[in-house]
Amino acid sequence: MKKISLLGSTGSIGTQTLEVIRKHPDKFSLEALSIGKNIDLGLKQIHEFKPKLVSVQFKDDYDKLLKEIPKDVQLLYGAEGLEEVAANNDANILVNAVLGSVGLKPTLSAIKAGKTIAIANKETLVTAGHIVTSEAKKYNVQLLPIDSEHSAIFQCLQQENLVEVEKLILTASGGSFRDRDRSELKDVTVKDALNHPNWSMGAKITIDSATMMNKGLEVIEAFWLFQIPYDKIEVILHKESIIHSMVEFVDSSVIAQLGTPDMKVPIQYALTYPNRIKFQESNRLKLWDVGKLHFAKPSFDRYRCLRFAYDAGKSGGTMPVVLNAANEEAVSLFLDGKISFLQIEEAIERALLQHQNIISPTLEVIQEIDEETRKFVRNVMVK
Ligand SMILES: NC(=O)C1=CN([C@@H]2O[C@H](COP(=O)(O)OP(=O)(O)OC[C@H]3O[C@@H](n4cnc5c(N)ncnc54)[C@H](OP(=O)(O)O)[C@@H]3O)[C@@H](O)[C@H]2O)C=CC1
Ligand SMILES: CC(=O)[C@@H](O)[C@H](O)COP(=O)(O)O
Ligand SMILES: [Mn+2]
Repeated sequence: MKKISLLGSTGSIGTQTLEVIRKHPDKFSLEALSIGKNIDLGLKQIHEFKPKLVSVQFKDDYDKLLKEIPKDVQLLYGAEGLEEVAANNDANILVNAVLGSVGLKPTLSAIKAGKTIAIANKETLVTAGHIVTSEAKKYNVQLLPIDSEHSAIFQCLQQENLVEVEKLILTASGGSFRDRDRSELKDVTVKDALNHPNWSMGAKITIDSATMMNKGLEVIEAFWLFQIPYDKIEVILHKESIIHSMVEFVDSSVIAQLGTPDMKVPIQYALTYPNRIKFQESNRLKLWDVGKLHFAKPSFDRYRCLRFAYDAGKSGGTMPVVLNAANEEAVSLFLDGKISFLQIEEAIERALLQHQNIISPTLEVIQEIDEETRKFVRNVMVK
């Protein structure tokens, strides 16, 4: 029996993780979960899965929920609550499906507590990949990718030797505006941007797909997870999202992982690794129905965020912290209708240009720069 704690149970990855757990009550139990603001859904989850420990984002919701949950459920809130759910309970695996760099400290606490980390929360690795990977090594803890591309690469690399890898090839759908050129992006709406062609995901990552920042963050995520230089990490446009990613080896062979776009597959793989169990859904890949697969080289001029991410990743230090924090803040402003779509990349570029890089930042420095960058973006972008 795998005992799971889940950060971000009310989100897209969180609810799909619960679907996987629900289908296999003999294999998984849910020890602890964290909710953000969606208390109504969180309450239903508490009644269904009966976790021993729950955390909510805000004190007000804590006060409300305290009256409605069974007495034997321990309830916490805020940053401390997230860390307790991540680390301080009987779970042996943490699924980190919370959104944004708020996931960093709980991940580090879970590593110190010796939990296996199934990680969807890419912002954590982008922001502090050097700390997360070195702590995981120190505490002999495994980091299992949930992000579909990284799960694909991880699967392609089973039984393989990293020194024989020529390059990692991350596939990118191109996002909601892939058929438009830059001149057609000026007045796009939030509703248009949230219309991803292949995946149903949370709002922030859907916007990241449209700017291609998602792929940029994934390049940095791949750098840390697979410890491979940036010039060996390539991005290819593949509009069907059927090939989830590929690995080219030194002998020129390419191994790919394919499937219908369904995040429950990589979630289940991370939860059952190193084994596989039957996937209880009917939507299996039928390549004759798909017919054709398409590929193209992405342009760094069309997708400027992809260039920013490669540059920030290669510079290292606090540049990826700034990249991520500026992006989180700018996407949030866009979703709130305060800036336009193209101003997302403007905000990120301005934040990166004004920053003096700090090499090998500590956790404290990372948190300081993260906060400073968010303030900078709010100040310069919202008059
Ligand atoms: N969705 C997908 O298919 C994929 C997602 N990912 C990554 O997984 C992570 C989660 O994405 P996704 O599920 O789409 O996001 P969602 O926005 O759907 O869910 C985010 C979850 O985090 C909670 N949350 C948000 N902010 C806070 C906070 N400050 N404190 C505590 N809890 C918080 C939300 O709570 P509430 O809703 O209750 O407010 C929710 O449970 C991201 O890092 C994303 O990049 C990676 C690959 C695919
Ligand atoms: C499902 C998943 O892993 C997302 O990160 C997905 O890859 C987004 O699609 P694109 O970034 O390729 O548009
Ligand atoms: Mn992905």
